[in-house]
Amino acid sequence: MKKIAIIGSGNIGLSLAKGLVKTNFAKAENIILTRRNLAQLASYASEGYKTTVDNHQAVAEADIVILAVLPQQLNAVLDEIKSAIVDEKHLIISVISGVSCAEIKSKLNKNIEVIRAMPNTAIAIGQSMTCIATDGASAENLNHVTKMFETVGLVSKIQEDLMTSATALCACGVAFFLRAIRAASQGGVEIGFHADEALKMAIQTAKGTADLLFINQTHPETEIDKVTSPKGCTIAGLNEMEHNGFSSSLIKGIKLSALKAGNLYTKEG
Ligand SMILES: NC(=O)C1=CN([C@@H]2O[C@H](COP(=O)(O)OP(=O)(O)OC[C@H]3O[C@@H](n4cnc5c(N)ncnc54)[C@H](OP(=O)(O)O)[C@@H]3O)[C@@H](O)[C@H]2O)C=CC1
Ligand SMILES: O=C(O)[C@@H]1CCC=N1
Repeated sequence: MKKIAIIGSGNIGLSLAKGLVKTNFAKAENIILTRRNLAQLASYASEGYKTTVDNHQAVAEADIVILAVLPQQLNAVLDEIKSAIVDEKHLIISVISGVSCAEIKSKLNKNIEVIRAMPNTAIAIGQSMTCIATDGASAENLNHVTKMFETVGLVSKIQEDLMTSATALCACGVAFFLRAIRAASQGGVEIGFHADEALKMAIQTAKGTADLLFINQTHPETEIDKVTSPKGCTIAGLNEMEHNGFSSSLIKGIKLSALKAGNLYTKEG
């Protein structure tokens, strides 16, 4: 079984590790987690993961290296691991927003294969929407990475220049939908439910709605037409939301996130 080093085990790195173990793609003992504040990984060490602050050693021991630090932390990490990377042995997967495969290869000064993946935090429960792109990795490596992310959700292969858009729509998207659920539950409290009931109702309504589209393979407007009775209360509420910029605000937010995602990394670090 291939050994995986996750360099930068924070929110997404740990979500990925959990997902891979939960779905039996990897065993905890074959995953090396790194971060500078090792104490934060104590519970993972007790579950069988290897944990270390030594990125160089982690890379030397691994076959697959997953880069999961913040864009502004990347250059220091690449300097640290550069000499441990062996062209023919290692496959690099980067989940870092806004950094191209070419930039990583150039900073490492190696002829190494780099595949970018943009998962979201639902990867921890095997429900990620992950976009994958590369600028010339072998079909074998691309298939391997696709299979790896397919064990923890859906995968779309996209052109690399769309990776920042994928970041906004799929990775940031989790926060956007969560805020929508939270807002719905707040509305529910105003109209008479206790907060916990309102949240439970909003969550199940959102889940059922997503499944309607997924299972029926229908367009959202087709399902909306089924809810909006003539002269009814749904269309009244929906139109009020639109008058206040509901769709427009989502679209504008996604555009701004995509713009920001493309500007998170500077070559200087
Ligand atoms: N969060 C998300 O939903 C998603 C994030 N991403 C991308 O993933 C990356 C990480 O994001 P996120 O998980 O949110 O951020 P976090 O800050 O939660 O994780 C980054 C981790 O990197 C560690 N780290 C920093 N410097 C080093 C170093 N030199 N060596 C080892 N570890 C280091 C930090 O821990 P310590 O300070 O202890 O070293 C921290 O735990 C970003 O580039 C982001 O764009 C992509 C998709 C989704
Ligand atoms: O907010 C961020 O920058 C990261 C990238 C996508 C999700 N979280």
